[in-house]
Amino acid sequence: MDEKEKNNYDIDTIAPWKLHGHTPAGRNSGLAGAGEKHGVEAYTIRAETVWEVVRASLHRNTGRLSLQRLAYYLSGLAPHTDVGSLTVLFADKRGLQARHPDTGEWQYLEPREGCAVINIGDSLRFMSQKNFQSALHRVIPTPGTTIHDRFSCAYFLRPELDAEFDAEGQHWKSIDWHLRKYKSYRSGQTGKTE
Ligand SMILES: O=C(O)CCC(=O)C(=O)O
Ligand SMILES: [Fe+2]
Repeated sequence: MDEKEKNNYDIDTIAPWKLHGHTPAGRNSGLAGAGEKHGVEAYTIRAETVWEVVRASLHRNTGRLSLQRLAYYLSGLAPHTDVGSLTVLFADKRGLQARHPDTGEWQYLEPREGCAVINIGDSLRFMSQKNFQSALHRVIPTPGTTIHDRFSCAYFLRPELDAEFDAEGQHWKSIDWHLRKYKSYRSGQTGKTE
């Protein structure tokens, strides 16, 4: 982009509050040198917009559909693998356990402030020819405690409804796989597929 075009996106003029736009070099004070006013040249964009662009650029099989769910726990959550492609999970308290694939042992995942747990779901597992594995996990109170005040915020990415993959020797449309899996959640099965 040449300077004239960049000026069309000037952060001081295109929108209020300087939430997005181009800041030309030299507008803010910076280190000067060789007779020039070197500031920082920047383009500012709202973080939400970046997330939308990232999501839109993902392959339709990975994550064009997204859902956000805020959960409050009355008791626990039965062992399961997530059904979509990727889950980004924030939780404030202990309770989430994953089963170690080799030893079969359940282990607590310690919540860490400012960090999310990233879970691979079945859809991504199948689409990666099982190079990525979806971990079996559950939510269970630590002994001697309840989890009535545990909140979690999960952001689920999943393929488009009509994206296709193979699982269990069959060809599936993503939505059919999801519906089948929801049935297994209701009936208390893990829905874990070998
Ligand atoms: O709340 C949690 O820590 C886990 C939730 C979960 O596994 C899920 O919603 O699929
Ligand atoms: Fe889950």
